[in-house]
Amino acid sequence: MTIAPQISIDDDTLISIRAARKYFPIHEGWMRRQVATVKAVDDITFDIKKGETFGLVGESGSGKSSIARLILRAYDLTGGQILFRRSSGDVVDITHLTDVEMRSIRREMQMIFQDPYSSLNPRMTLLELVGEPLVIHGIGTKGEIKDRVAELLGLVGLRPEYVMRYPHAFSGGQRQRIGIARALALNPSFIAADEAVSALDVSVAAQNINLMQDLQEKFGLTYLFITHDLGMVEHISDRVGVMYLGRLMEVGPTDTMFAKPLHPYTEALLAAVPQPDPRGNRLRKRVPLKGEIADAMNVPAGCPFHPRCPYADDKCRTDVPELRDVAGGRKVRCHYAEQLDLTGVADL
Ligand SMILES: Nc1ncnc2c1ncn2[C@@H]1O[C@H](COP(=O)(O)OP(=O)(O)OP(=O)(O)O)[C@@H](O)[C@H]1O
Repeated sequence: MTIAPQISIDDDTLISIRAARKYFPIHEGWMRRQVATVKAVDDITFDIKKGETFGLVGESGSGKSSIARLILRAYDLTGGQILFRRSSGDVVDITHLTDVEMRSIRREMQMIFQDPYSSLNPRMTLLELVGEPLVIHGIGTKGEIKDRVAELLGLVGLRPEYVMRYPHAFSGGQRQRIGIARALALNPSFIAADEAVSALDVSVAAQNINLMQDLQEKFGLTYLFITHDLGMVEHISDRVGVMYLGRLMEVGPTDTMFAKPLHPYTEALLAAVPQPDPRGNRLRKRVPLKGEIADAMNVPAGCPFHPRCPYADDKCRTDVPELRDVAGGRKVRCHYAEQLDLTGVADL
């Protein structure tokens, strides 16, 4: 295993993703000839800080889930590097670790999945579901696992006496909590939540978000929240990354980004966030983002967003903008970020 003291990451950083790429070859025909490449993640660089909630947003297919899978090494990287600070404090380059080498690191990184209905095996009891990570890692006797599962259920607000029940006996919100309990079993430092609450009613989703925030405080957890829901991101994230066609278009603190986006794509996404009207809880008319997201196999030349951008000029059609530093701990991938006076309420 590569312990990499020579690789420096900031003291407050838990995960550093550096120029990460994930390309999928697309094959066709009986000879399975490669006919195209999907650049699901293309030259992505950002850090996730210890104890923060990092929100990753962008339209469907922009590469959000692929990033989470790269961090958890469910996918191998096509290029780039991912560094992880272990609970011991050691910084590990996980980019090329084998499955065996990743095993002990995976205890510290967990994932909560989108659909609480399909992500739990219906034939397993809560004891088996929540205790499975402990069994897989050979931690504890039968009795100790049972006690730990009861404790975990208590942590997520489920009654410990439910241990012998099956998932079908629980509501969607409760099933999500079972998934959270399972994710907590090995005392991780990092949890990636991929659209974790999108399948739930608004009030149930809010309860589970609050629970996750309480657990974050209690255990010093770091979250990567992947979602389409910018309202939720604004509520829970310390920082946000905006993805488009495999590229990171903007990264920065949530409050400043929402108050003043730097990238036209961020502005367009924000304009589509429903706002309460002055009389109470009705929603403001949504301003749709014009045009379709481009085909991931045929990413436009220049800035990938240029065909949909109202501010694009010739330079945007030919030159790929770099992700560059901007004041206030922000980064943006737009040639004209400083000149554009964006507000987040534009009608594109
Ligand atoms: N295993 C795979 N093989 C081929 N292409 C893939 C694979 N996984 C993802 N892709 C493609 O990579 C791109 C990014 O997909 P990804 O699921 O990461 O996006 P996403 O932003 O998470 O989307 P969603 O919000 O719909 O979950 C898409 O074009 C997708 O079709």
